[in-house]
Amino acid sequence: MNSFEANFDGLVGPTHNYAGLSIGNVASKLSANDISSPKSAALQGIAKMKALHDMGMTQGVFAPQERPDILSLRRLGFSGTDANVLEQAHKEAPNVLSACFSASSMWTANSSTVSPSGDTHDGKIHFTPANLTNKFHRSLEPEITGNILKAVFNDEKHFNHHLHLNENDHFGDEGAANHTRLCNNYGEQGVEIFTFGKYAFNSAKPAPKKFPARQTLEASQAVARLHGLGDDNVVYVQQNPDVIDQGVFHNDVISVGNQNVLFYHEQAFLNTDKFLAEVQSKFGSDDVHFIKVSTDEVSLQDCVQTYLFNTQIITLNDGPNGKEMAIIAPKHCYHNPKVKAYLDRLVTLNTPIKQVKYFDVNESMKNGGGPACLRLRVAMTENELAAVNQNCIMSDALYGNLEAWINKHYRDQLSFDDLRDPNLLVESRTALDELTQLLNLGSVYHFQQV
Ligand SMILES: N=C(N)NCCC[C@H](NC(=O)CCC(=O)O)C(=O)O
Repeated sequence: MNSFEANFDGLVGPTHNYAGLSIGNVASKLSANDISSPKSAALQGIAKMKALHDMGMTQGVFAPQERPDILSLRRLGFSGTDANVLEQAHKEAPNVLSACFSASSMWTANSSTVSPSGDTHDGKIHFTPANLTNKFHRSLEPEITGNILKAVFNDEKHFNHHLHLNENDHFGDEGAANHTRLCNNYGEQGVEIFTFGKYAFNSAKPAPKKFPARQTLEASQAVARLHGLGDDNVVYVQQNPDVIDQGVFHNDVISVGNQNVLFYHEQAFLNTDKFLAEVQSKFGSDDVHFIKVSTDEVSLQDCVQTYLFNTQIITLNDGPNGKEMAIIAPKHCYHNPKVKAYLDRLVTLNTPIKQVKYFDVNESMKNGGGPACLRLRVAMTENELAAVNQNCIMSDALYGNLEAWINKHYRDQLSFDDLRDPNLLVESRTALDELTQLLNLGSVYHFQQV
């Protein structure tokens, strides 16, 4: 049966803003308090989705979270009408207010970890929402993420949904941003690579000193257990703590894999040789390409600024003449001479990567999210795809509907002071209510359940 990879991109929500909430994420801090454009951000996002659809890829749409998160603000002691809650929080706890408005769920690579049916004990696709405990604004996401996942992958015959891990730093889990999978064909058993930043229960082990390690080994192990993965198709590797301290807050900022290709920076991992040997042995064939970028070719700083590794590697063809892949890169890579020169050379080398396509996702990049952060990968078979909520699959018609929906509901600009405006809350709820009808999601948000 045919199998392929679908990408579910996070639709940018109507309250996208720059609040400087993510310590350890250089771009988020640099953009703090800049004026954002929710409309441009959402249009840039759907333009990328449409382009991948036009390239013949299966492209999905993942709805945003309900923001502002009024329930969290009330839980933290703000009271009265919704307008009172916003006004009080604006005056007394501006950081908490921004956090409860964050559109961070656009980065669906962090929404969950997905194991395809070829790897799991029961032959179903498994989903575990990420608890995102390391950042308050992101820790608000897992419950609604779970609701949306169940509304999109709504068939128990094919899909197995787990509760997010316990909400504690020991089990800090950032989802697919620290998880990649190598395989020959998407439908066959592959090797799942879990990258972690620290050991939760052993402080004698290496760990970053300046910035937080968001993903623990213990969290990764728990996800692998829940998904019923066998030891022979899992590899755990620690990310080099020094690169976390230089702004590489997720592994997908320093490495990316697809099928038989692992593209990584030489400083990405600890004990790289041992790691690659284990991947090679579990992959079970010599037809695997480890594409290493050295510091001389591209510095770590250039990687962090351009997101060279926060690119998507997609398979365009997989026929008798071998695999042909393309890199989906942010335009920042095009504008950096060293990175552009590297990519120009890469497509001439003896690897499956033959094309690079550049996209403008600047509104997302300014918060530290590149093309790969914006998408959740779900490898699946034709039968599994048929069981997915079809309203969430990109088509020319859905693109047109989403474009009209964004133009109708989204603001051109947003700054911190706009967050206290109760009209923004009403606009956001009106938009999301309409979206749930467009995507046939049912009542996934709290405001729809009262
Ligand atoms: N690499 C991956 N997969 N995802 C990128 C996530 C970016 C996100 N930025 C933010 O949440 C910034 C929000 C703000 O500052 O307003 C984060 O740090 O969690």
